[in-house]
Amino acid sequence: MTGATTIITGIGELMTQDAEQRVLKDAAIVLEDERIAWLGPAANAPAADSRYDAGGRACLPGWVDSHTHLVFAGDRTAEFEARMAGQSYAAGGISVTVDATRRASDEELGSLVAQRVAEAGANGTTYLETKTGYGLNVEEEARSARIAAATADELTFLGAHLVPQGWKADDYVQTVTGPMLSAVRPYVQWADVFCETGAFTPDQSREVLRACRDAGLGLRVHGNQLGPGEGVRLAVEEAAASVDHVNHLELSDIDALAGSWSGWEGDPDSRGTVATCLPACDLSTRQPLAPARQLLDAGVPVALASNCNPGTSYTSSMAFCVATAVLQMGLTVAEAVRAATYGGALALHREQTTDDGGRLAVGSLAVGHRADLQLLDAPSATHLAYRPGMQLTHAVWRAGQRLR
Ligand SMILES: N=CN[C@@H](CCC(=O)O)C(=O)O
Ligand SMILES: [Zn+2]
Repeated sequence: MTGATTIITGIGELMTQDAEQRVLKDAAIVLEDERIAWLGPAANAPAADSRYDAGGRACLPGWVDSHTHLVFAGDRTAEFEARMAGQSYAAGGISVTVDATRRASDEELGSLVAQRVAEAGANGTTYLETKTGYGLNVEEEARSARIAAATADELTFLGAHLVPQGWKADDYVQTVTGPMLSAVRPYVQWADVFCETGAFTPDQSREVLRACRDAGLGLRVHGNQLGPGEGVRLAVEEAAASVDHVNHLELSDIDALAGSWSGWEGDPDSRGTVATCLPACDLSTRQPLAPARQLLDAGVPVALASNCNPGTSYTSSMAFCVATAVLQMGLTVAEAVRAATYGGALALHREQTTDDGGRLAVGSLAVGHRADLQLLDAPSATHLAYRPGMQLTHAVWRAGQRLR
C-alpha cells in the first residue's frame, strides 16, 4: 500500500455484493485513497494510517441510483393531491415542470441539482445517474445537460420525454435526433426515450435510439410504465443497457429480457438489458408494482432505483425502495440490496473496473473497487426492511472520502 489508508473495523456484518456475494461477520475494510485495499475478518486486518470503529454496525456498498430526473425547478404537489384523490397519472404533467425549469436561472438550477445530489449522498447514494428531459428545446436541453454534468456521475439525454405543446411529433423527433442531440452530445453518455401512450410511439422511439447510438451514446428506455406496450421489446432489440419501470409485462417481455442475458459470463461486451424497477414511483402513481420477483426468477438482472422527479417519485431514498421491494415485491433483503447496488452498477455498465483502470467498479465491495460504502445504524442490512421508514444511514464514504 502506498497511499493514505483508513481502516474501518468493528463491522458487525459486511455485505460485499461482489462475485461471491459474501456476508462477513466481525469484519474490517481498508480504504486507500479512492479504492478498497483490503477486506476480511477484523482479526487479520493490516495496519493503517487511521482507524474508524464501526461499533458493530452493518456495512454495505453505497447505493447506485441508476435512474433519476434531478434537473428541474418547481414541484407538482397539486397534481399529486389530485392523483391521491383518484386521478390517474398522465405524461402531460411533464409540461408543468418544463415551464418551471425554463424559468429558473442557471444558478438556481445548478444549486437545485447540487442540493438533490447532496441529499441523496447523505442517504447513502454514492453513484448516481440523472437525466435531461425538462428542457425540451435545443437550448434548454443543452443547458440542463451542461448544468447536470457538473454534479452527476452519469448523464442521460432525454429530449424524447414529451412532445412539447405546439409541435408535431415527427418534427420534434427530427429536432431531437438532429440539432438537440448535437448540442447535448458533449455532456452525456446515455440516451433515453419515454416509449408510452401520450409520449413517443415505438417507431419514433426507435428512431431516437438509433440516432443516439450512432452518435456514440449508450441506450436506455422508459417502457411499460402505464400499460402493456412495445418498450421492453424495443429495448432488447436495440440492445439498451436497461429498460425502466416495467410495470406491465407479458411473459414474452420477461422471456425477451432473460434471453438478452443468455450466454453472459460477466464480460462487458455481452451484457443484456437490465430491468430497472422503481417502487417509489409505482406507489406514488398507484401503478401495480413491477414484477421484480418474477423477473429475478426468470434470470433477469434487476436494478432498483429512486426515479427521483417532481411528477411521479419525489424521493431519492434508496432505503425506501429497498424496504418496499422486500415488503411488497417479494425480494429477500439480500436480493433488494443487490438490486440497489450491483444491479444499478450493471445497468450503468459500471460494475467492473475498466481494462485501463481509469474507471473503478462501483456497486460492490472488493479489493480494487471504488471505496463507495455506507454504515447503517443497525447490526444487519435486514433492518432496512425490518425497521422501514427509520433513518438508518450512519456514515457514508464515496471514492474514499467521507460524505456523512
Ligand atoms: N415516465 C416518464 N418520466 C418520469 C416522470 C416525469 C414526470 O412526470 O415529470 C418517470 O420516469 O416517471
Ligand atoms: Zn424516469
